[in-house]
Amino acid sequence: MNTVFYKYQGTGNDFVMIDDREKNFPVSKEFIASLCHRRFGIGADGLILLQNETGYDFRMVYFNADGGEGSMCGNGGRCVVRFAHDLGLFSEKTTFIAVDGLHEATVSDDIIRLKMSSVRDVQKFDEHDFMNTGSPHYVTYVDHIEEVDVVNIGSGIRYGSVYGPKGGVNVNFVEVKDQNQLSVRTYERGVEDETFSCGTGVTACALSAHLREGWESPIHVKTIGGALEVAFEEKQPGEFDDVYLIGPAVRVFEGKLNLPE
Ligand SMILES: N[C@@H](CCC[C@H](N)C(=O)O)C(=O)O
Repeated sequence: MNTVFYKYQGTGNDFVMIDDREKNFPVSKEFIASLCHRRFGIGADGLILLQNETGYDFRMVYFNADGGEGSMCGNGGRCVVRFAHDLGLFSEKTTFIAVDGLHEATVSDDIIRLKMSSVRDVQKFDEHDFMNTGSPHYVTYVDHIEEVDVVNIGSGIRYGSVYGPKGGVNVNFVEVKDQNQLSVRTYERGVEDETFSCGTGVTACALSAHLREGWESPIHVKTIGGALEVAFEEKQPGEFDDVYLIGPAVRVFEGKLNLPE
């Protein structure tokens, strides 16, 4: 059987997108990993199923490039909102369900404004911060971001004795560029490589910079794949609500896929 697939990217974080409202996509770790493979497949950092969900516009089901179901993906969330908009499921404002719960989003021209989960329990250490923004993130600061060996250092932390046994972590390297301006590079768990951008990672870095630098919302973040903005409110110290990830998400192409029998 054939099905149509779409490819979307949000600041260079790219996803195979499937309209699975009829729930007939054959979910298997091996099949999804083969579709995401950059030599033998379509090539992507992850795969997203858009499914029906009673009471909401849709459900987002996210898989990392290794084929395993992931925790929340911020850029994938922005891309699936663009996809739902392209399908005509809403016009300006949407609500949908993802693995971490309810999300709201708006579309204005090329910009998607995605409401992220509230953030609690930020752990501050001398050399890094740790927090869960829908996915777990390690945030560390560097002086010259372009010189960082993101893959080797990132995988060492992801599989290391502290975070490895707890399921691993995404690892973000941050350089402070100016007031309210960061540059970020991320090693992503489940892709097991550096990606061009990580939305939940960028969100974690902005909240970390607020706590360390005292900056107010919004914070601007440059990634390899483009620029994002993070807006938030801190009503109680260390408690972040109304957290928004803001930036572009676009359809790149579409094609036909042979589904396994
Ligand atoms: N690229 C994503 C993050 C995806 C989640 C992550 N790889 C994990 O499962 O830990 C983003 O934009 O947030």
